[in-house]
Amino acid sequence: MTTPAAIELDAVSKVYGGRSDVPVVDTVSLTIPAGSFVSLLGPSGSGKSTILQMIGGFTAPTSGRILFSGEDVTGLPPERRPCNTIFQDLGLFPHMTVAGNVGYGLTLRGEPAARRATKVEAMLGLVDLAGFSGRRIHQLSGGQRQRVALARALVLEPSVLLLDEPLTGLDERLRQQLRDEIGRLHRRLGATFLAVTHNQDEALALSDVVAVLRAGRIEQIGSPRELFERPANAFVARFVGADATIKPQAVEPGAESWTAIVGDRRIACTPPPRRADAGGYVVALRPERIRAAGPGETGDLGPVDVVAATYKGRDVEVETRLGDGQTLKFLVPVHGGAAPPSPGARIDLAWTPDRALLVAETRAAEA
Ligand SMILES: Nc1ncnc2c1ncn2[C@@H]1O[C@H](COP(=O)(O)OP(=O)(O)OP(=O)(O)O)[C@@H](O)[C@H]1O
Repeated sequence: MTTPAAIELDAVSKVYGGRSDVPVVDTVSLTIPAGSFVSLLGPSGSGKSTILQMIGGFTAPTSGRILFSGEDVTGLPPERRPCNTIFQDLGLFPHMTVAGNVGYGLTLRGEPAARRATKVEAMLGLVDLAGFSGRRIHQLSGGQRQRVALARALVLEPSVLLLDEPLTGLDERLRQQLRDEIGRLHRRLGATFLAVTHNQDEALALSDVVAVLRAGRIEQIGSPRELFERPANAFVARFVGADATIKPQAVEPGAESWTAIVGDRRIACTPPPRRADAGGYVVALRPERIRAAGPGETGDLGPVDVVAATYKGRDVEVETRLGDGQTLKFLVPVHGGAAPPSPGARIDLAWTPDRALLVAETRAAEA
């Protein structure tokens, strides 16, 4: 049996007034299964928030349909959709107490006071804010506010929760903590979560499915693993961290493996998921999987000139120049045992796994 879709976008487009012919969301179709955690990932301005706003009912699509559990909700106002949205600014009432904020929607629904109090307490326990009910919002830290916003949305037991950049503006430690918490809440509640983010770590860690957006169009939809192992093109590869890219002089197709020719080296690559158009192909590698070949070892690529080595906290980023002038950067862990090569050195590069990813540079038809 297939799981019914919680949300479906059917060829949804959005053109904002005044920018007549440039859709910020361009014929997006997307199916979000009930109970899943889906993230919309993309750079600033790619249309992520606009999609969320259209699903929430805060802005109308210019064309296309939005369905909730098979029912067309395109024309319905937000309050008639079975979903709740947590906006970037959280929208908490600063002078109300935590309990007042969390119970607000229940009050509007006319829930009796005693039942409301029980539900609010239970929800505050769930987000680790038991004992905070009497506090005012301005007396809370950023992370605590975020959890109040989560509690306020979740206490209404929506079947769909929409999250717009839920972890933006928090420090790294709190981001991780809250990220884990959102993941736990999702598993515990069984509701459908749809989050918008420009942070790939966040999207990959939390989601069952990630849709990568560029300029209002979906570049690829897949599990984090699929995006990692089979990025559809160079944009997706770079966005999920395979951002050490090399433009080969030529490629030779093969059944199991393709060959990319760079200088006098032949690089074994996975076959590209999509055929390239005029943009050609790039070899995409993860900077942390590249290393300097040892003395006497012939690497996968080389020789290259080391032009800079920059300390980046956990790693040293080594910038190299290929014979044809292309730049390639890789990372050497500070505590990994091997010293990073010095500027001026001429080295070979090697990488794991043996085969590199070969991807089309630009959007192209399916292979
Ligand atoms: N109300 C509006 N009127 C006109 N243009 C808008 C409006 N809202 C957004 N846009 C434009 O639509 C495009 C997509 O914006 P959107 O906020 O959906 O992108 P995003 O991917 O969520 O970006 P960010 O990560 O910066 O929030 C941008 O070019 C933006 O300037």
